[in-house]
Amino acid sequence: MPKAKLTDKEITTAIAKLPEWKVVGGKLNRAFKFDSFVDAFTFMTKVAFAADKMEHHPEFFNVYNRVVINLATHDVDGISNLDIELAEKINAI
Ligand SMILES: C[C@H](O)[C@H](O)[C@H]1CNC2=NC(N)=NC(=O)C2=N1
Repeated sequence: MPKAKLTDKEITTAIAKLPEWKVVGGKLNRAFKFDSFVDAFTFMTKVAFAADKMEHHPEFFNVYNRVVINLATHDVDGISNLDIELAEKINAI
């Protein structure tokens, strides 16, 4: 799928269906907390495989049982349809 930079209005519309996600520093952001480091890392591994299949890759920040994910598209210098698609896939994991 081609990458298209979303307008602020399009982001607002898309985010309405992804209430766990917000825009922080121009990126889609969500924080997760798990019971253990292994649970957190298992989740990150699942996200990594889903992302690689899309050829669209997240930013991960992990400390012990916490994971923060930021999604942006460097090719368009903003948030694209692929970030929305990946956020939906992450929500399903
Ligand atoms: C060539 C390759 O498909 C591109 O560089 C992809 C890889 N993964 C990517 N991931 C993200 N998050 N943004 C991109 O612009 C991007 N580009």
